[in-house]
Amino acid sequence: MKRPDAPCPTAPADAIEHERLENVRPAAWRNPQPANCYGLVIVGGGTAGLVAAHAAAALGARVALIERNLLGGDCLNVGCVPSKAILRTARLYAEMRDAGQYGARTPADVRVDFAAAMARMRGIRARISRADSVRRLSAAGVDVFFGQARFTGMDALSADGATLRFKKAMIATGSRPDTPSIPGLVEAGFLTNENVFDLTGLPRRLLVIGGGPLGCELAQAFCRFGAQVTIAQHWPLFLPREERDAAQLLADAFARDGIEVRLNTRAVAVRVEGGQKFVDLVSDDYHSTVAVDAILTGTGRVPNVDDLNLEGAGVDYDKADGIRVDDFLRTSNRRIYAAGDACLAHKFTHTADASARIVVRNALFHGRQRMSALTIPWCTYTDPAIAHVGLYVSEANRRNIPVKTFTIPMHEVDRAIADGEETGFVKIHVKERTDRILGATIVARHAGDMINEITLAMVAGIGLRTLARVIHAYPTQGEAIRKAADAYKRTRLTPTIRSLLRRWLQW
Ligand SMILES: Cc1cc2nc3c(=O)[nH]c(=O)nc-3n(C[C@H](O)[C@H](O)[C@H](O)COP(=O)(O)OP(=O)(O)OC[C@H]3O[C@@H](n4cnc5c(N)ncnc54)[C@H](O)[C@@H]3O)c2cc1C
Ligand SMILES: NC(=O)c1ccc[n+]([C@@H]2O[C@H](COP(=O)([O-])OP(=O)(O)OC[C@H]3O[C@@H](n4cnc5c(N)ncnc54)[C@H](O)[C@@H]3O)[C@@H](O)[C@H]2O)c1
Repeated sequence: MKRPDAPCPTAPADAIEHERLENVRPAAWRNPQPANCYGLVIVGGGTAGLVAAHAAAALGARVALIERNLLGGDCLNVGCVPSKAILRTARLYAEMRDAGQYGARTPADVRVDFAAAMARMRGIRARISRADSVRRLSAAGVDVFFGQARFTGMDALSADGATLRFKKAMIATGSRPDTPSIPGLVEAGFLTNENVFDLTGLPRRLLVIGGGPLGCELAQAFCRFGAQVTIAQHWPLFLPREERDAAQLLADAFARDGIEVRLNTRAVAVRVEGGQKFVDLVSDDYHSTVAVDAILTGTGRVPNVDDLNLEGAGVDYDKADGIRVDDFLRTSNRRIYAAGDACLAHKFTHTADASARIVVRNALFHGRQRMSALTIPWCTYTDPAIAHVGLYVSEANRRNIPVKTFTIPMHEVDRAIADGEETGFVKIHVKERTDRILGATIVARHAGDMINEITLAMVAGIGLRTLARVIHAYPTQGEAIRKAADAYKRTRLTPTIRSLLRRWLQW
């Protein structure tokens, strides 16, 4: 898909949108005169590009950043920020409808104001855009160029007619939505993360194709806004990477919300008749057709490696996997590094951020920081949310690592009971006969916050024995982690120790 050099259209063009665009692509911006040679030129002004630019400039490097569209990239403009903002409003509607469960009365007339929810989202996005603004970058001493970047050799790039020479460069061009090859889909028109946040009216019936994090989060949000949502996922469970019981809890939650769940299902054809979109679905031998007003695809990402003349710069890449990098994030051209979605399998904002920091150290200071040394958590912000860090049991089994798992259901955690948020569990895997944490999965309303404690423990080499000694404020849902650690401690009570203790206490 050819990308425009001009910023994507956004709707509606109101004062709030104007504020965001003035931050991330000011209308009156003029590209500066390039320096003779930059210490670091960064291609792409998403999370990875911005983090690297600020870090390198703060350390005193001469830095240029080239962005063809909007600073802030996917996360700010069409990803994390707008999705999390609308998820919050959607949750509020779900809670209003379930008010009876909280000892409150459901308001007589819960009418969803979708336009207001989207306006709130745009306000939040505009506010957060200040942190990603061209003003901040310039104030930090970064030369910002808007335009499509293209390598013109092993140590030079062009953008908007200017040539930028570099000692080191970083490719942080991100990724774009994959378009599934379903006959009739393109002709019928469909939504992706690039235009769904421009909606001002709620589609009455929505088909979501793809049950990864994007499809799951947005299917639940649109359902809670009152759309009749069907979600088709071609694996037997949502979030196929996650533990089966976690994914099953999510499927159950979707069914409770009223989402029509179609697992093991592929969309095979789309046609438009009488203004409606008819989508043929196939699940094993079962064929069916759904009639909808809109289709949203969330079927994965394609790295942005086109139109960069990577061949001319001697940078190896793969159209599906992106820029090829080694563990130090170096490409096949020793002057050029890559970070973020353009080169990583884990496509998250926090990995874009962490990889950009590694590039700054390795490229500018001959550092030897390895990407493989990072411990990377992630979270899908459905309700309940599903977070994970480290090894899955299946991975540990494949690697012949013996595992012992400690599981605490959220319905045994006082705060979760008080909050009416009992769905889920904390599951911590340790290496058998040790307290060394190998990984964890948390399914809970606040799983994304809770997983950080496990990640900290893993990075710092803190085992379950120590976590059992950490006082957790009562009542918090995070206590589930201490309970799992207590369960570990109880396994240390061997029959001999037990009988010694009994004798001591009877004395
Ligand atoms: C709907 C959605 C929700 C998400 N939610 C989360 C979440 O909750 N948590 C999370 O961690 N992650 C989330 N993500 C993933 C996250 O948005 C990405 O992993 C992150 O934005 C990647 O950052 P990046 O800097 O690598 O790339 P991007 O943000 O894609 O930035 C790349 C930039 O490079 C520019 N560019 C590309 N080619 C060129 C070129 N030739 N010349 C100049 N500029 C160029 C692009 O215009 C873009 O601005 C979500 C993604 C989506 C789609
Ligand atoms: N909370 C978060 O961190 C968050 C939220 C949203 C998106 N993201 C990121 O954005 C990226 C995109 O997410 P995504 O969910 O689009 O990608 P994904 O690859 O994670 O999931 C896509 C899913 O769609 C399914 N699928 C593919 N083609 C299909 C078809 N024709 N019919 C039915 N199902 C099909 C796949 O089986 C897969 O489960 C990911 O890299 C993700 O990390 C992250």
